[in-house]
Formats: sequence, structure tokens, C-alpha cells
Amino acid sequence: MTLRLEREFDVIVIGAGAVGENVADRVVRGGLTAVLIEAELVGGECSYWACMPSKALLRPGTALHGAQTVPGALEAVTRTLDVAAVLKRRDYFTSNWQDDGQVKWVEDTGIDLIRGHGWITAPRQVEVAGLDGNSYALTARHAVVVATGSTPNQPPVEGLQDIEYWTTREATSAREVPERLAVLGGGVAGVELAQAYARLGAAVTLVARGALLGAFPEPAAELVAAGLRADGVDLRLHTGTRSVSENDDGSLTLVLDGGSGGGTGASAGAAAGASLTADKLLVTTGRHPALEGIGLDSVGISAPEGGPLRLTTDSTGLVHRAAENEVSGSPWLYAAGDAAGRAMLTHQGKYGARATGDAIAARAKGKLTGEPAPWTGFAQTAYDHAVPNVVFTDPELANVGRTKAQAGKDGFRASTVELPIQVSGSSLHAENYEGWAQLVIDEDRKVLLGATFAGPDVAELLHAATIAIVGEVPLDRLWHAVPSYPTISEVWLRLLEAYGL
Ligand SMILES: Cc1cc2nc3c(=O)[nH]c(=O)nc-3n(C[C@H](O)[C@H](O)[C@H](O)COP(=O)(O)OP(=O)(O)OC[C@H]3O[C@@H](n4cnc5c(N)ncnc54)[C@H](O)[C@@H]3O)c2cc1C
Ligand SMILES: NC(=O)c1ccc[n+]([C@@H]2O[C@H](COP(=O)([O-])OP(=O)(O)OC[C@H]3O[C@@H](n4cnc5c(N)ncnc54)[C@H](O)[C@@H]3O)[C@@H](O)[C@H]2O)c1
Repeated sequence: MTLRLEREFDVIVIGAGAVGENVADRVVRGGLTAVLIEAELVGGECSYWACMPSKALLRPGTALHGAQTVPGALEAVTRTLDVAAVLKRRDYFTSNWQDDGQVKWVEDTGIDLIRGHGWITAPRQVEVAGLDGNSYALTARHAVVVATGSTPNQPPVEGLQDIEYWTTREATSAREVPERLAVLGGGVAGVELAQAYARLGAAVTLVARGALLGAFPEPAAELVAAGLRADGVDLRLHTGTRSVSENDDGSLTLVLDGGSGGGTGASAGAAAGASLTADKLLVTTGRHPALEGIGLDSVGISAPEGGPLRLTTDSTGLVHRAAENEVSGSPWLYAAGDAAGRAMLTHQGKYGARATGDAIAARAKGKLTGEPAPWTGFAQTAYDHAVPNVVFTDPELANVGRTKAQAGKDGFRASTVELPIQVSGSSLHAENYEGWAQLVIDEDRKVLLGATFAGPDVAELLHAATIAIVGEVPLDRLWHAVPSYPTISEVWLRLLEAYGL
């Protein structure tokens, strides 16, 4: 029998990904009740089809290659990757796509969970079509949080809608390695998965309409491109994809628009009019916030004429323009994580979630009115200054804060200092270590605005830069932060010397 159940909570969170979980955790810590609504697996994309499985697929190849770059260890490497063992370890990190562990955490934390699809019907009202067959009419005493994540973009390639292709979900959960894999899109997901599959034995071709990793400084992206090429990835850059069709044997043929043909490294083009045949096609052309079908129109939020449906939020995650959401009255609608459409990264989404959860609890208790001051616990100030990004390829690319171009656009008088990474630590780390580092400096305040590192195992260097940017540490004080000898961090000293200290 189907039941209609009416229930009331302080806070309703739609979406139990990493971000929704963190919002709910913080409001419960703040003394409120919370319910998570989840249509699929508790833990969301990151745990099952994104961060965890993709990194589990990449790490064994990086470890093996790392050993191969150190004489003494190199001689001990006698085999290639054990594909079955790699996939088994990936399955372990995704808990075999079972969410019991995360559900237990939710229960132990004192958060309620309703499995089903949720949508907003009016201010503070949420309807859920429960997976148990029941329907739920929920009322939020204080807040509703949209933490519904994001959805892959489908590029306008003729024939794509008629074939079965891989999104990152299929690529991160595959049980077999295809013989030939075509990857469409030269962003973060594309390069990571291209390298993972190349190292697992697939013949990989990556087609990108622009440069590889175009959002990052070119010398850093060039190093990643060289790493992919060394693994046999065929990079077709500055190359459009006109159409795709399925052949009688089930393989797929892509007709390419042809590239510029010019350039080297991360920006080399493909021959015009080329085609390529593969067994699987992975499409990684970006993602957009998952906001369709969640009832935003019922509270006055709809897509602008001819444009996509997007939310804008204040520094606590409060959604602008939602009915009855004005800060001076009683705000109730928030968005966090990928759904909020800022940086689509787990760590950044969770940071936002902590601030949103704390702000909701503080407002409920009358401890917060209006917008909080920057850098207080309720404000997501770091989104504007220091979003850390790591591309987990081999070599790695790690970047935080502003590039020089972004700094200029934001009105800073910025300069850069950059160097190849050639320090005692790096030469001990690997034979022929190749890396690159750049600092972006605010010339008026003499503090860091951004930093980029590329090279084997540089990801762990990034947090030092994040701390320096968030702390607005003056360069002449940074001079006293002495890097240990011999580590790759010695590049910090070299960069400051090159700047003139
Ligand atoms: C291949 C890949 C690799 C990545 N690797 C990294 C990485 O290494 N590091 C990193 O920081 N980021 C990485 N990301 C990004 C990261 O996965 C996302 O930023 C993160 O998952 C966002 O978390 P979220 O909670 O906002 O959304 P999600 O994890 O997508 O969770 C949203 C949840 O809401 C549920 N939901 C949606 N609509 C409804 C509804 N109406 N009712 C009920 N439930 C609903 C969904 O089922 C889902 O479980 C990667 C992304 C991809 C695609
Ligand atoms: N290590 C990590 O943190 C990590 C790893 C993977 C994904 N992610 C996140 O997941 C999100 C999605 O990753 P992604 O790589 O799909 O997005 P992305 O935005 O990084 O890259 C998308 C790429 O697709 C290209 N593209 C867009 N439209 C196209 C079209 N019509 N035809 C051809 N190419 C087109 C873009 O030029 C770009 O190179 C990103 O926000 C990223 O931050 C993070």
C-alpha cells in the first residue's frame, strides 16, 4: 500500500553527495534536525563515479612509472600493470557501488534519510517520490538546501544521441578495458581518464576542440601533454568533432573537423578531415548544475530566455531571487556544491557546505543576520581567492588562486615568476625530473595571488601555496619559510630568489 507521509524537519537537504552530507552534518552539530533526500547512492558522484574510482584507476600507473624513473627500483620492475588487480582495488574504493557505509555514517550522525526523488513545491515545502513507494510531503522549519550535483554536457556532435557512449560514469565503473578508446574533451576528466586507460592497455585517442587543459598555464599543460604522449595517447588538439556513427561490428567512427595543424606540445593540431575508429567513445565536455525537475520554478526561479537554468548565491550559499528568500526576512533556500555552479570540486563544495550549514544553524538561533564578514566561518570567501585544483595525471598539475590573466581581469597589478623545477629534491626524486612552477604576485601588496606546479608528485606542494594566499603572507615573510633539504619544495626558495629576494 502506498502511503502519503507528512513530516517536518529544521533543514531539508536535496542530494546526499559529499556536499549534502556535509551541510546536514553541520546543521546537526549546530543543534538542528536534518533530512537528506537521495535518489541514488548516498555519497554521490565523487564516491562512486568520479574522484575515488578515477584516482584508484590512476594511482597504480603513477606508482609503477615512479619506480621506473628511479634506477635501482627500475631494475626490480619486471611486469606491466595487473589490470584485474587495478580494477579490484577500484571496486574496493567504490565499496562495490554499495552505500551501506555512508548510510551508517548518516544514521550515526543523527541525520534522517529518505531515499527518492525530491522537488520543491513552495517555499520550505519539498515533495519526495520515495523509492519505498511512499510519497512524502516535507516541511522545513528553517531551510531547504539544493545539493543535487551536476550532469554531463552533451556536445552538439551529429549522431551522438543515436549511439551508446561512455560518460565519466561508465569510464570509472567499467569492468573491461576497451582495445581502442576515443576521448572527446581535453579538460580535467578527459586527460585523467585518457591516461588511466592508456596505462591499462587501451589505444587512446583524445580529441579536443582547443588546447589541452586550456584553463591552466600553457607550460604546465605542455608537461601533461608530453606525459600523455609518452604513454602512447594520440592527441588531436584544436580539432572539432563533426559526427559519430556506429559500424556493423559495433565500433564507432568519428569524423573530425580537422585541426589547425600548427603548434607543438599541448596545442598541436590534427590533420584536416581525419576520421578515427574506436571501440568506445568517452565524452568529457564539461558538466552543468543538476537543477532540472527540482521545482525551482515553483519559487520563482526559471531559466532566462534562451539561457541555461543557473543559481546565484551569496557568500553563505543563500540563493538570490528565490521567493521569500530575502536576507532581512527569513531566508530559507540555499545551494551548495556542483549545483551552486561555482568550482565543481569536492573539497571546495564541502568547504561551501560547512559554511552554509553553520550559517543556517546560526540564523536559526538568531546569531547571524544579513551577510557575514569575509573570512568568518559563515562566509565562503575562499571561492573568490583560493580554489585549489589538482589534475591527477602523471606528471601532476596543481594550481590554486588566480592565473596572471585572471588577476589582470580582477583589477590586480600582477606579475609572475616562473621556473623549471630543478632542485636537489627533484633530482633525487626521479631521474630526469621535469617540472615547472609559477607564482602570481600582487605587486601592490607583495602577496601571492596564485601558484601553479607541474611535475611528478607536486600535488602535495599545493597546500603551502593555498595557505600563503589565504593568509596573505607577505613575500618578505614567506622568505623565512625555509623548505627542507632535499625536497621538491626547494622550488619555493628558487622562485623567491628569481623574484629578487
Ligand atoms: C570523473 C570525475 C572525476 C572527478 N575527480 C575529482 C577529484 O579528484 N577531486 C575533486 O575535488 N573533484 C573531482 N570531481 C568533481 C566532484 O566529483 C564533484 O565536484 C562532487 O561530486 C560534487 O559533489 P556534490 O555533492 O555537489 O554533487 P554529487 O556528488 O553529484 O551529489 C549530488 C547527489 O544528489 C542526488 N540528487 C540529484 N537530484 C536529486 C533529487 N531531485 N532528489 C534526490 N536526490 C537527488 C544525486 O543522486 C547525487 O547523489 C570529479 C568529477 C568527475 C566527473
Ligand atoms: N582532478 C579533479 O579535481 C577533477 C577530475 C575530473 C573532473 N573534475 C571536475 O569535473 C568537471 C567536469 O570535468 P570535464 O573535464 O568534463 O570538464 P572541463 O570543463 O574540465 O573540460 C571540458 C572540456 O571539454 C571541452 N568542450 C566543451 N564543449 C565542447 C564541445 N562542444 N566539443 C568539444 N569539446 C568541448 C572544453 O573545451 C574543455 O576542454 C570539471 O568541473 C572538473 O573540475 C575534477
